[in-house]
Amino acid sequence: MDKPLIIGVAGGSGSGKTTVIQHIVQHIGEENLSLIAHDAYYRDLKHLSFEERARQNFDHPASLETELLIRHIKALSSGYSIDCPIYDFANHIRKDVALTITPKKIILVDGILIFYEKELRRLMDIKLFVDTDDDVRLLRRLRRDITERKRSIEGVLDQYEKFVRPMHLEFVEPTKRYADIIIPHGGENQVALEMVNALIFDKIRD
Ligand SMILES: Nc1ncnc2c1ncn2[C@@H]1O[C@H](COP(=O)(O)OP(=O)(O)O)[C@@H](O)[C@H]1O
Ligand SMILES: O=c1ccn([C@@H]2O[C@H](COP(=O)(O)O)[C@@H](O)[C@H]2O)c(=O)[nH]1
Repeated sequence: MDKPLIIGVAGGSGSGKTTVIQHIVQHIGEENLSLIAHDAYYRDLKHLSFEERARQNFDHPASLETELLIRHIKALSSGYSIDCPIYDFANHIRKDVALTITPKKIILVDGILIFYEKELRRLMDIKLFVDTDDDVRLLRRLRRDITERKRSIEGVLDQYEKFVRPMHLEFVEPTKRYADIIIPHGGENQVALEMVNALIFDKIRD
């Protein structure tokens, strides 16, 4: 098999990365894609109590095991399957089981901090940054974290003020300059999504 095309989708929390990826999956086909989320590589905090885990800064680059993600992308690129960790956002721990991901024509990686480390960035052939206003991202995150990640309104707002916003300004937003394409308004930007899908389709056509 030829070396896969590696695409990175970055952007702040709640910007619409997952939504953009769903569009790419629909258009390009799941059978052509190895999907990996940097989120799955949060360091395992089982040694801490739940209360201590909930107080951690999950928006700092050090909270993620990026070195393992890099090894996994290199393995997939070389034609090997990987055992991707599965992360439990409600309890802030890594599950005991893993998800086997097989090599495909395209590796699609997403996460708030995937452009932060040079070694990871340099593996990517196409870098997309989903750019959505901060107030919209906060509203989306509030809804999502309460329904899907079992958080309280106060918990989401405290975490946003203490960690999410300052880390976004320090570590996430500055990586926008590494993007090849910046997608304003995320998942609702049909024009940008059609352009991205056409570009990917063109690159994998043989
Ligand atoms: N264009 C949109 N309009 C309304 N809600 C959206 C839109 N894009 C995303 N969302 C919602 O916002 C939340 C965060 O979007 P998501 O794609 O998961 O962002 P990210 O992966 O960047 O954190 C999800 O609940 C999603 O359904
Ligand atoms: O245990 C955890 C781990 C991460 N988070 C938050 O998740 C977001 C990143 O996920 P998105 O899907 O891009 O929103 C990050 O901002 C962390 O704060 C968490 O709350 N708990």
